[in-house]
Amino acid sequence: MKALLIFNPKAANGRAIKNLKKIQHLLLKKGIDPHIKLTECRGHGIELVEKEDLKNYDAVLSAGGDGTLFETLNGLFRNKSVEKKPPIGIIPIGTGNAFVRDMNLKTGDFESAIEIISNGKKKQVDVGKFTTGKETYYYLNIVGLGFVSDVNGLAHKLKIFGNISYSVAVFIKLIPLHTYRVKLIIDGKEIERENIFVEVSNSRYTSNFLMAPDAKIDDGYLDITLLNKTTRRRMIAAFPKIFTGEHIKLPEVETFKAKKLEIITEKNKILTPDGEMIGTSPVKIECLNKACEVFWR
Ligand SMILES: Nc1ncnc2c1ncn2[C@@H]1O[C@H](COP(=O)(O)OP(=O)(O)OP(=O)(O)O)[C@@H](O)[C@H]1O
Repeated sequence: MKALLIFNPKAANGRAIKNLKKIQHLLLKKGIDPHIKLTECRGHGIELVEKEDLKNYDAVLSAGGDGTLFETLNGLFRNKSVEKKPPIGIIPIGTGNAFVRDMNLKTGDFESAIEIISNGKKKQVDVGKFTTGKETYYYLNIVGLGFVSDVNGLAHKLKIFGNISYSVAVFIKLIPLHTYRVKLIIDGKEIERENIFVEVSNSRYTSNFLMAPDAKIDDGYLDITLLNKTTRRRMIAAFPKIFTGEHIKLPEVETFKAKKLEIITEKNKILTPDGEMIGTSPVKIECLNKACEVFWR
């Protein structure tokens, strides 16, 4: 198998590059010939995949975190060289790697990831599509705004702590807890809330939090989780529940399934698709059912 390999050397706070030789060796051993492209800056992964002639490859591999996967996916959707997109193989060597948790893969376990790719089993998965201003992007994991964006922004600066950076960021960001008015149009039905965060999940995890326990990667729906106005004290007490998915039973949490939605906030709020900081509300989001093929366990 000939594969284009998008490799983020700076993933996992710069630790990813140490695995490059081992990954290359293992791929070759499994009969996968990788054409390696190292990303040089933010957004470079999109450009690399977009410009490549994909007729030359049987697969596109993403080595890094969820951000690298997001860039690989967006490059694939922009690429016009083939009619049918090649499957994506994910080598999780980032910090959180939330998306691969849906296939029981953990951050850093590149041996199992390469085994999965070489086994050749694939799954057609849903893709979230969102439009912010004049830009359209695609995502596999999540897009959110409000408290989840504030936490994500801070967690990026704390990545030296690895996977717990998101939990540390939650407690720091609780100090100036903000609420805002939000209007959501969910499959045509309008609701308004005094809100803390909106998360629109395609897969179940946000970092290592089980944000959307009922999300299914191929059901044609996105899972919306709203945390509405509550107190700091209740958020601290409820925090452990987000690791088990029990938070969705709390009275201040609401969940919805949607094929299409629109989020309008009184002030523009930063979006965090797959942990990246791109665009602001208002945003239109839709689920593209089984729009992409991923090597799956
Ligand atoms: N050479 C580079 N220098 C600096 N940043 C880069 C480089 N290559 C890619 N990036 C950016 O690094 C960011 C983080 O990458 P990625 O998400 O893959 O790893 P991570 O943050 O460690 O993992 P996760 O998102 O799963 O927690 C992305 O925004 C990506 O665009």
